[in-house]
Amino acid sequence: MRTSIATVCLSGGLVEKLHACAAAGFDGVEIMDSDLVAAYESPEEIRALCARLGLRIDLFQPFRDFEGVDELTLLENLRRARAKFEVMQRLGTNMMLLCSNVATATVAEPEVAAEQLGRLADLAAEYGISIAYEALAWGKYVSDYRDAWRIVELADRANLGICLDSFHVLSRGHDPSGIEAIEPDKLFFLQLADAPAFDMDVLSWSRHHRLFPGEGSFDLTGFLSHVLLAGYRGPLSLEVFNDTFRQTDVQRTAAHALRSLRWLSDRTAARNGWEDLQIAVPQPPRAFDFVEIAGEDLAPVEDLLNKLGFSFGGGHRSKPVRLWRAGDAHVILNEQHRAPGTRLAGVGFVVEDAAAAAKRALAIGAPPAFRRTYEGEYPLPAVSAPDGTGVYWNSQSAADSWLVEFQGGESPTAQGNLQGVIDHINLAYPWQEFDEAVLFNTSALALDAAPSADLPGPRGLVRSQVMRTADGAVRLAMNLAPPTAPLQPRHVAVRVSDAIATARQAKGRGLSFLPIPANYYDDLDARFGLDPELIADLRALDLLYDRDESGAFIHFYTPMIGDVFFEIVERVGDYDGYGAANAPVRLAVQRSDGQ
Ligand SMILES: O=C(O)c1ccc(O)c(O)c1
Ligand SMILES: [Mg+2]
Repeated sequence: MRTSIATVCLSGGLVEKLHACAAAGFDGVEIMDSDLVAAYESPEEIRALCARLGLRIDLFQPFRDFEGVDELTLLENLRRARAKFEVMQRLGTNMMLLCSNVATATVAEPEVAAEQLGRLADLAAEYGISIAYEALAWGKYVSDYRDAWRIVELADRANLGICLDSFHVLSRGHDPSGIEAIEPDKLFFLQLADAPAFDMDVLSWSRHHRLFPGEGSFDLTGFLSHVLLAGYRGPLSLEVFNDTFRQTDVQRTAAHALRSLRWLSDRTAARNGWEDLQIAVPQPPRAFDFVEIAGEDLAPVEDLLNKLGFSFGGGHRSKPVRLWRAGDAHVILNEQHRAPGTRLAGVGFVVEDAAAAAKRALAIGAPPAFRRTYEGEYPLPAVSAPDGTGVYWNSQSAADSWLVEFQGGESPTAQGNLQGVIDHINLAYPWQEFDEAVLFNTSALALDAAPSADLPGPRGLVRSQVMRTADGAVRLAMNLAPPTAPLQPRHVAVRVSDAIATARQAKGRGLSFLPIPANYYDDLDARFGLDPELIADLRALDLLYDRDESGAFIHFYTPMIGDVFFEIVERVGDYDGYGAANAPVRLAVQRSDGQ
């Protein structure tokens, strides 16, 4: 399927945008008049640039508010149209987008709109131009694609057809199955956008909050299925008005945008069993394989893990890499990275088919990860997430694969050694990278988005979005940090069977946890009326607690080392959350701790 993108999605000037679209690998572009008007280059120069870059100008949007008007206004609109058709000839494009009138229409009758659009189409025909008519969700008289189709049918001109835009159909809750009733040769153009499930006026929602497919909550694979089943074979074009993407790096956003289309066409093909359009079967992770922490000097991390009760799993036989483990929770400490600071550098997942997972991620446009591998090392296919984190896949368990490369470790099951698994990893993102990361986690990691929440922190609201497997074995808790937050910390949560005992032992070994205010425990007691012994333990050990109808959650946080810290969690019963009610306390305490 051919891919296209509206220049309004991107930041910068028109020439910059075109270069970025070509570099990302798009086949074509939609150009908005305002982008051309603000450019010094002539239409001929833009045409030549697009030709040189291998980009087709699939669509041009020169003006709006045409139909449903009085005769005098119509004559003026036709004059405007003629001038723009001349520009389109110079640009070398023959498809014009016309949105339904949102402002100047005074006549509601579809027959009048049809007659006027017919006159526009006849004028366009003199220039060899076709018109794609699009119902905007807030159009004055035409706001439903089915009404737009009725008008196009009434006008009955060969060069007048429909532009469908997923936002306008799905934001209004209109049934997309009616698309299949439109004649295929009248489906002139397709614009795609996702959006979060907001309850707000459609105009603001559309102009500021659209997202790339896979990042919001619209059923876009369902929508695209109807369009393709209707017989549409034109380009899939992204039209995403979003305040963030208009400010972010144009090259990076264009690459991000193309990934969303690749994901969408793959998932739509899978939904319909169109095998030749599918990339590879998604590989939802079965478990975390390991986390990798990188830094120049990781002795403080080793000290912390030791005090938590982790056991030393050995040194790598050929590189400055050491393993610490709490049962199946594997933490790899890598000192071969030169960059200063201590950070979470990689995450490994156990999947059914590691090669298929990597193939999908690469096809979707994730860059391959470059890492030093040595002879005899177990090969783990890998890519880089957009933020540079290494992602590794393993079809085997650690014990059956890379674990043997570590030598000189102690027995992980020896008396006193902590047993656990990685419960979740918490990742903070700067505001401009959040949606891109959601798309990566959906498309490359085959994780599903749980509903997002806003958590109050001392520097502002923290948007929190958990992405997980259905069974909860792998969970990534993503936070969009407020712009003024100094750090983008990440933490690894290890689940144990007895967090109170773990805390007591760790304190006994001299580990200090985040000190929790006494007020917190007074409030906890007021809310839950806890057993006096339990509240005394929680208080004495600086533990956090939550409870809901399915169970309870006991957890605590270690101090931060570089950009990394650990959390120990215990899930009681079927508790499935993350102690969200405690996050404001944690964020406030970390701040007053200078972290
Ligand atoms: O918000 C708008 O004006 C606008 C313009 C063109 C479109 O294709 C669209 O979907 C919205
Ligand atoms: Mg549109």
